[in-house]
Amino acid sequence: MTMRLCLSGVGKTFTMHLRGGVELPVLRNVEFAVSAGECVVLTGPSGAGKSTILRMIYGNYLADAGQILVVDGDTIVDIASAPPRRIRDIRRRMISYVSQFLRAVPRVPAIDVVAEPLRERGRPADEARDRAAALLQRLNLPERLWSLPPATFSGGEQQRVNIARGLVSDHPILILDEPTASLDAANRDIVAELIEERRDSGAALLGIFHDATMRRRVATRAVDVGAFAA
Ligand SMILES: Nc1ncnc2c1ncn2[C@@H]1O[C@H](COP(=O)(O)OP(=O)(O)OP(=O)(O)O)[C@@H](O)[C@H]1O
Repeated sequence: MTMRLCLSGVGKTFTMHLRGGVELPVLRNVEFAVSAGECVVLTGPSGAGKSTILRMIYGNYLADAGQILVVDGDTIVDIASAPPRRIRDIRRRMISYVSQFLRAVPRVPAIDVVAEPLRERGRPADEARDRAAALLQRLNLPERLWSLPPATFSGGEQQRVNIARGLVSDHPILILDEPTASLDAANRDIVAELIEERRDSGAALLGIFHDATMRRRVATRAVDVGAFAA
């Protein structure tokens, strides 16, 4: 199995600058790896630091100890110490991140929100839109919504746009932060199917799924974040 992602000795303490610099230790010595074809799920109690781990991998939060290695062919990049330009490059080429909520740019139609990651990777506009349309179709987003900006969509509709955006490109690493929280059972089932397809075609997946059925279906292994409590 090809290793894609490897965390070792990772720690995170939040400093509350607006509370007189109070320190909130959350994680210490986080150790695990994710290989191609795996779907590793993070488990553990609320507040354990599951989302924090995903955000550190994507470079939204800075790890204050350890290494977060992303294996990019023959090159290995440490996200915990890479300069912002390198992190942006790794994101564009290597990592797709589906957050809990869609952060849509105002006035951009849903189909273009979904197609954007492909455009960023240099794919032609037509191809990007075709792939976006195919995914939105599969996720049952009514076609009349495709040309509208998602800002006024329902929670579940926005979440499906968000998932489509995360799955449209074939990035080797896919990070999922509760992607199905506001979906009904039928749509959850479709998302599970899409995730399984990505996993089985060799992507390395790491996610948080509060829904136990979903977890059982997609996970190849679980990592208990409670074991890394600071
Ligand atoms: N930006 C931040 N500033 C300060 N504290 C933060 C910040 N982000 C997270 N925390 C704290 O870190 C801890 C871990 O939060 P995190 O969201 O990673 O937990 P989680 O395991 O994903 O929880 P849940 O299952 O409830 O979503 C919490 O106590 C949270 O308050």
